[in-house]
Amino acid sequence: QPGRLYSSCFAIPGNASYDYVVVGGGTAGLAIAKRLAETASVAVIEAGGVYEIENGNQSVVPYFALTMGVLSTSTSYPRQPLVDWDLISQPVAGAGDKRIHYARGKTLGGCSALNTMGYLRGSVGTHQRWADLVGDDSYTWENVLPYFKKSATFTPPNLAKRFPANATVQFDPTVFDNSLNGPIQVSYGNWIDVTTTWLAVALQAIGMPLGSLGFNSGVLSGFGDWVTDEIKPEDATRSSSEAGYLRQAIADPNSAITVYTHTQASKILFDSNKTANGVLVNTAGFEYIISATQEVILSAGVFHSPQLLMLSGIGPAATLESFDIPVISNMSGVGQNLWDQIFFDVLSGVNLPAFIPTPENEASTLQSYLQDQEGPYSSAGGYVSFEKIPQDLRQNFSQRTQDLLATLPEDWPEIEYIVLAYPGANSTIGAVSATIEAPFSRGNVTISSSSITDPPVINLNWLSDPADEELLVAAFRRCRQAWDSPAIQQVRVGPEIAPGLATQTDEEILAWIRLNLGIQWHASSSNKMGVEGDPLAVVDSKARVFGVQGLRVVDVSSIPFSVPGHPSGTAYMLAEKIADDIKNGN
Ligand SMILES: Cc1cc2nc3c(=O)[nH]c(=O)nc-3n(C[C@H](O)[C@H](O)[C@H](O)COP(=O)(O)OP(=O)(O)OC[C@H]3O[C@@H](n4cnc5c(N)ncnc54)[C@H](O)[C@@H]3O)c2cc1C
Repeated sequence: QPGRLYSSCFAIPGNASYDYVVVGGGTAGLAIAKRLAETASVAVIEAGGVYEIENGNQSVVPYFALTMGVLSTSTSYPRQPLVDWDLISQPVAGAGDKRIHYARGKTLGGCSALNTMGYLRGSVGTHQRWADLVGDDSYTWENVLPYFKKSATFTPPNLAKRFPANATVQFDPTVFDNSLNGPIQVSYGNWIDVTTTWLAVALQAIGMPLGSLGFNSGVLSGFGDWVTDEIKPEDATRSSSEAGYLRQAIADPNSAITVYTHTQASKILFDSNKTANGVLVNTAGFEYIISATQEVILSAGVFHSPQLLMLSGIGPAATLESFDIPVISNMSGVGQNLWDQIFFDVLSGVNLPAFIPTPENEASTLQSYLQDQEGPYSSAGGYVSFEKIPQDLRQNFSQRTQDLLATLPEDWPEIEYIVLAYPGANSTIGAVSATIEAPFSRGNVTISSSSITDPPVINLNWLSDPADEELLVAAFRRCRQAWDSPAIQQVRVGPEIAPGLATQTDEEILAWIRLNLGIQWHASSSNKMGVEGDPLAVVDSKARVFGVQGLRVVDVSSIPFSVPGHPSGTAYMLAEKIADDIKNGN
């Protein structure tokens, strides 16, 4: 069957009408658009362009996912306005009043074009919690697994290319089904940093053995493994929603997808019955309307989806009225319930080589990447483990913290440990980092005006709940235990680099953590999915916005909590699932 010209799927600006209008051509947006366009006409409104053109090799080559300058959280980060939204948070009181540059993809593919490519799924218990919270059994592990399978194609590791000892990979191929031709390629990097193999052994030595299933089978806690990555194995380049879903749609002559690039939605439009029937958009100063005869699907991400709801009259009435925005639906939960998984690194020197691109090695590194799809450029890192904090450390937790942790499902890990290496001035620097997987602090997203040209106001509120302080201090002590493990003393050199051994008491550790907090860029849940009557709930279990018709929110903002692990796999699952709901008339 003949294909189509790539260009025939891109729109010329101007008023037009489609069955469905998807706002945001990001991770979830392109996935749901591709599926809906199999049977209906679909417009995708995306504020950015094509990252392969507008971000050079940075978003394409896996290695750069770890080194891209624009991913700095400092307010003096190197800007890349063609692919990043330039969002700066409000000062974070729990982190020394720092403002955080929170990278968000402004490009086809959205954050799937900037992220670190790790592909992991939540646990059986977290999906049961999701089903319970939204009163819908279609979210149990067993019922979402077909949608995870539909979104991804799995390629086992290429052991001939990964080499080092201690890099054994365990995985469970039965949780993928390649006959479905899932658009996201899930595979492994073809290079392993030798320091991470040693740090993996250290994590195993302190009680997180190598698991046998990987992180895609509904189990996460109590073990470690090499992570699966969103990498295309044939050329070792990034598999984003653009490279996967959009390109599949474009190659399908029957797909009725039309993409508006460099086009920003400024408002969702409603008829007199509060039914969404279009979107006001702007391309380079030219304003027009894209109408929807069926539904509008908001997929603008964790910060911009709540912003667009509020600018369109859906949100806390007091906020809307303060900016003279007519209230269509007074919903106190819009922009609330922001979860964020914060982390820190404990650093020490190691007597092992680290890769750093230099004029001397550039030619050979590039050659092995381009010719054989291997070497440092083919990899975006590697090894992680998850656990509940062990008894000897958790017995010091306050009763309140213990009670809060007891509300989590048995298999919901509390901490994720990630190991990495950096070239240092005197030796390679190894990092053992810890991320809270069940943060209890909640942030929020709001607006500062009635205009889309003003960015959303982001209050991260990290460490506003004391339980997070206790968890981070305990996780810090676990990172030190890993570094002190006899298993790695032969490669460790010099005293701890950061924070250094002067930092010992809980108070000293916490003070240091506050000033050195980082992000996994996993912010989530600012438009919580839930049941009607929950003051925080914004959408129901079919992602339909309460109080209006014809409008859904399908992105990480509508997931009811931060799924333990990493969210992009779940974003694809949700998009597949809601597309199916829509096609089935729900
Ligand atoms: C640096 C980084 C590293 C990460 N690492 C990982 C990882 O290793 N593994 C993992 O699973 N997750 C990771 N994440 C998180 C994960 O990528 C995101 O949670 C997920 O991709 C978000 O998907 P989304 O569909 O909710 O939003 P997005 O992918 O952000 O999509 C939203 C889209 O909407 C567009 N948009 C917004 N407003 C408008 C508007 N008004 N008009 C038109 N378009 C608009 C945006 O430009 C964007 O394309 C990382 C994220 C980042 C930034």
